[in-house]
Amino acid sequence: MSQKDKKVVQVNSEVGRLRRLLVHSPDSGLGKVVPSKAQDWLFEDIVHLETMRKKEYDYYTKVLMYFLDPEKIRGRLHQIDAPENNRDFYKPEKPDFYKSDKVVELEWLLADVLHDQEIKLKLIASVCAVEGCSYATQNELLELSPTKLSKVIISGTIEDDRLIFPPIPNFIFTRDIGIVINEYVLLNKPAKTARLREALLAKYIFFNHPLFEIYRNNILEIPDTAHHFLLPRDGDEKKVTLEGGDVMVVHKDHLLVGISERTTMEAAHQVVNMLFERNIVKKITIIKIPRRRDYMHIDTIFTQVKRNMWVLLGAFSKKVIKHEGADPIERILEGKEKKEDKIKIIQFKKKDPENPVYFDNLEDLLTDISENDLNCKGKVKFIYSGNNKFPFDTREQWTDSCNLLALKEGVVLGYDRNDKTVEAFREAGFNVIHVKELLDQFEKEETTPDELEDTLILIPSAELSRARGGFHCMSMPLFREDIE
Ligand SMILES: NC(=[NH2+])NCCC[C@H](N)C(=O)O
Repeated sequence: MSQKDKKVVQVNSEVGRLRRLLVHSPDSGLGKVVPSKAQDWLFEDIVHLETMRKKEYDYYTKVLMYFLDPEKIRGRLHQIDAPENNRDFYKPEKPDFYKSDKVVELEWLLADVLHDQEIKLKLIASVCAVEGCSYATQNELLELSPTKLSKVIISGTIEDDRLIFPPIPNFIFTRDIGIVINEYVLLNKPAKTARLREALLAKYIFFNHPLFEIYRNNILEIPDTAHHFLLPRDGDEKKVTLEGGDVMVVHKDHLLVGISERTTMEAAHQVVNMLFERNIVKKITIIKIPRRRDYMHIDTIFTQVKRNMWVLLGAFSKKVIKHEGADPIERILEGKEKKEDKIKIIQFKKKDPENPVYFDNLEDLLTDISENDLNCKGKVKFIYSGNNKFPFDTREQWTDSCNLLALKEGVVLGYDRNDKTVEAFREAGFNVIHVKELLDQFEKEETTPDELEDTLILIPSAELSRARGGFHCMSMPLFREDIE
């Protein structure tokens, strides 16, 4: 790694040019999800792995590589994707794997960490404890090479397709394992059992991989306090769980934390205390959204596109909240707005925590961020899921129309299936391009990532969207350039 790349971790916005991120491409465990377990494992359906990889996720990898580590891919696409190469470029265990320290694959990092015998022993013991493995299985794992072991621990499958513990199919959603806040990494505490092993692996990687060596003192964990494990099982509200989809750094001094199906009030409280105490940010806004599967994290209802532009679900907009009530379906069924369907927004400042500020809808908060944190002068623009038309608004939110990943200001990745949302982007003057066509243009040197402006890049999504997350969820940014 060159001198200029020394700084590995720094994120102080949602839209600064992305230079480094953590990802995990769909492993064989996703192909082992059975219908009876799909819901427990947080998938809406079973997926076709080959299609998901070849026709969908591989495009994501290629576009990320073109933006973040182009030397490894430019002019080589034809060769990389030639059938005789068996997709080896995308497989962490193969010598031809893309091995990028910009588009960083978790399975690859885990294998690195497992070269240390002590860590290997500790991690095998922990995984076996979490998954309740037999002593014989534990011994079998000890025999594996680091690369094999990394693969087995992630997929849950040992050779001959033998399942030894459940897969962790949601590991592709790297957003939810931790979040970079300025030069700190906040590790998560998953709400769902199906995601516990992910958090364990993330902990071992951040505390042991040489890439993060100079940041060890900057890793933040939610403290272990006695009272949460003393609570009765159904004391859900007080449980301490936090997932990265609920945390957004919108400015170096300002953090958003969602309280949702996955992140509890108690965890948000601890984050506020910890970050204020250590002077990591000056302002934290808590956004409480309904506890529902379809809104599992705040990044499922809004994400940022540019300094002065956001995409969001209209159910939480000014107009709806003032005049109509939240969800149209519930309005029809019950004839009235349900109290818990409301969004609540409260903002704390470190210097004056006793006097929080309240916002009664999302647009007011997002406008405030654009104008006051990010100094935007012009009008703040909103793109609504499904172009704000029922039933497309809720349909497209369900397939992640609001969950976009900004590669740089104004250049975002989204699913190809959200037609009305795409239409809204076009109406707002955006260029909309399919990833295949864009990669062709890159290869022919007709355009470059630097030249792109105001563009929505569409990636195929028939299989990926069944996993219930978009590209914001499928990314854990490690480094973004400053936008100011
Ligand atoms: N940041 C996000 N919105 N992540 C989406 C995670 C989706 C995953 N299937 C789950 O239910 O946990």
